[in-house]
Amino acid sequence: MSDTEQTGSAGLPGIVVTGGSGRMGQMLIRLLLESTQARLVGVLERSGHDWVGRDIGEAMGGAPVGIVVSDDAVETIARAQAVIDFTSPAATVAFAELTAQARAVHVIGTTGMEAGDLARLSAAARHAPIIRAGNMSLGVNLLVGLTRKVAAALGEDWDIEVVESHHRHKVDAPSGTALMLGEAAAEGRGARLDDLRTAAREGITGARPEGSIGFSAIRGGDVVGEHDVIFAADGERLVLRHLATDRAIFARGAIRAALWGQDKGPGEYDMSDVLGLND
Ligand SMILES: NC(=O)C1=CN([C@@H]2O[C@H](COP(=O)(O)OP(=O)(O)OC[C@H]3O[C@@H](n4cnc5c(N)ncnc54)[C@H](O)[C@@H]3O)[C@@H](O)[C@H]2O)C=CC1
Ligand SMILES: O=C(O)C1=N[C@H](C(=O)O)C[C@H](O)C1
Repeated sequence: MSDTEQTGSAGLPGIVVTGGSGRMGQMLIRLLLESTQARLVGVLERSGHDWVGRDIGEAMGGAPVGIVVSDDAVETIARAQAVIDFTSPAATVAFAELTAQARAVHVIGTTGMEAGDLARLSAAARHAPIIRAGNMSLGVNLLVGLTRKVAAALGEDWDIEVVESHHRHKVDAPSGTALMLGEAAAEGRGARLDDLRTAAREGITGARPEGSIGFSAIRGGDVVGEHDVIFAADGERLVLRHLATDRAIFARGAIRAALWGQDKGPGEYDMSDVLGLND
């Protein structure tokens, strides 16, 4: 492979987008085709998808752009300096292993990961950087810090509930963002979310366990993503809220992460690292 192919003809970091026909995949492709900082060098879709073999520009309803959608992950990822991945947990784990072999940066937005998936990502991150966040927006990552601070400032007589709303197609609950916010609230209280988390309520649930953190999920229509962290005490309530109205906020964050990761060593990072919120 030539140097030009490795870095993209404009000398910009070459990015592969996985799940190219998806809601996030298409948003990323649009932004990358306009970007002056990064260059789209490949698009992956699952085998059998009818976009495989088609030019991505035409598949998205526009003019050809000279990039054909592929289901050959090994060959496509070999061209990348970074892979941006918003797909499914099973696909992301497989891409993590291939991206690490290619020593490229893997930016992961996929949510709904289980402990076994996370262990495989950690193994891949021993060879190349992985940047993963349940939400890539600036606003949510600031809200995470605020949630941690408010939870630390308020005593256990303040009940904490996380309420999220998403479009009808979302397959996982609670959302990745809701879990980030719940983890921040638990950290603020000096605890682990696994020890405080209350699963969905139904029937005779009994009174709310003191100090617990509850989650509720609404699914409907085309809601991009809305999150409330509710702190409720006797006589008053404090609500921290983030409303997403455009998926571009997630895609811009993911591209920023891919660029940030270019000079980073192997390891696991998140958006607070990318945005400098830990400094
Ligand atoms: N971290 C963040 O900021 C955000 C995370 N997400 C998460 O990203 C994920 C995707 O969300 P959407 O784009 O709304 O879903 P979607 O269902 O529209 O897109 C997923 C795409 O992945 C493709 N795919 C599945 N398996 C594949 C494989 N093996 N190889 C290649 N492509 C494959 C599907 O065919 C589909 O096109 C979800 O887990 C969602 O929660 C979504 C928005 C923001
Ligand atoms: O599936 C989505 O759409 C979104 N998923 C992420 C999550 O699970 O929190 C981020 C955003 O809320 C949109």
